[in-house]
Amino acid sequence: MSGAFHTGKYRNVFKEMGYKDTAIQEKLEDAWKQIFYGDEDTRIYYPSSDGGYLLDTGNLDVRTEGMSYGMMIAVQLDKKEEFDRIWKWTKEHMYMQTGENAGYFAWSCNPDGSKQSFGPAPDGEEFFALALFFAAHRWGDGEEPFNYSQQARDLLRTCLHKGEDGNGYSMWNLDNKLIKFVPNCEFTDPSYHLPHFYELFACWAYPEDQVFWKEAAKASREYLTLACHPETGLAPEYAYYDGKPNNEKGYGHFYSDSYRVAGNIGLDYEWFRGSEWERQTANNIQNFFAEIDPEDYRRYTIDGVPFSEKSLHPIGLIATNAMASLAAEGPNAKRMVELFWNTPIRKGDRRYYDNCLYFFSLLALSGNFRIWNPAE
Ligand SMILES: O[C@@H]1[C@@H](O)[C@H](O[C@@H]2CO[C@@H](O[C@@H]3CO[C@@H](O)[C@H](O)[C@H]3O)[C@H](O)[C@H]2O)OC[C@H]1O
Repeated sequence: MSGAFHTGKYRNVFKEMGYKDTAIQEKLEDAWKQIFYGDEDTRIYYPSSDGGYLLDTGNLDVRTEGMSYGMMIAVQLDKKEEFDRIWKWTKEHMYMQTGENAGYFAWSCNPDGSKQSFGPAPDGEEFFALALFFAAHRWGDGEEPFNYSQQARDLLRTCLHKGEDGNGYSMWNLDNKLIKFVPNCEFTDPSYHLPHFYELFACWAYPEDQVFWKEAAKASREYLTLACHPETGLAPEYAYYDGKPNNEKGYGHFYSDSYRVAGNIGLDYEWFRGSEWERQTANNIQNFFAEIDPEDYRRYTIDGVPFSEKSLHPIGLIATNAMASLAAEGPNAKRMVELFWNTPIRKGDRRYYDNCLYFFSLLALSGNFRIWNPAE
């Protein structure tokens, strides 16, 4: 792989901690069975005549976030049927052919396929692109829309070049190289910053876009050092380009979106040894939560002051804090993994977001969240 240092190693943190191979495998298989094919209290995946979708069970809609997460989980586990079903549904119903956002995907649809919004959410696009590259490398390209690598390259081209003809906006700010919250705004969401993805886009995007992606990886790593609080490590949901929380609409605190930052830091450290700052920040986040009973997780200011409001997704938070152990080395690294290991998947209405994060953490901590290179 050119242009990026890749560790090439995938730690099995569960195994390092003494859990048996068979128990780890069972946990993975059980998560797949329950989350994709379980009963109405656990499943979030629904095959349909036009493919298959993941339902945000809390909001009763289908989000590009969930669809792209489902594809990433499926490709990691070699589940081509589910991957193809989700991608087919996505292309058929979520893709926008016209308007200011043509070439992007509608971030929220109804389960019947009708669009709830005609705007995209860039975290979906970046996950789609990497999941598609991995699919191309694992299974080979097929007929459209399963010509995965071309779909990924075209999508990334749209993300950067949209608006050059005067219609619409790019998903990244082309000057500072930071991902936007939505294309037509100039602030960001720290949990959207995935430098470890951009390193790979720098290898596999169209040649004219590769330098941008390399610079974006650097910019996002630097950005996260501004957005995460220096002592707690906590990031707000939305933030300005200088890293300061954007609380214009109440999203300037540590809450649902923010949880992903810890997991992202863990995976960047695992894949690319992003930076020593990542190690320190993973330690800081884990130290902060080590003092708090998971039953009492809340919304926090990024300097750690709790609100009365409880966390909406405590299991997701347990999962991402554990995933940070790929980078952390402090006294709480094992404790967070142990807590996660002993936490069952979430049941009930709000299970979608928690269980997506749960699945990512399970993959990452068992050495199964891998870079799939060409011809592997
Ligand atoms: O205003 C929308 C904006 O809301 C949208 O963002 C997507 C939805 O929110 C994010 O994740 C949610 C975290 O909280 C959980 O309770 C939800 O179930 C999750 O979906 C998600 O990352 C975003 O893609 O983006 C488009 C904007 O117009």
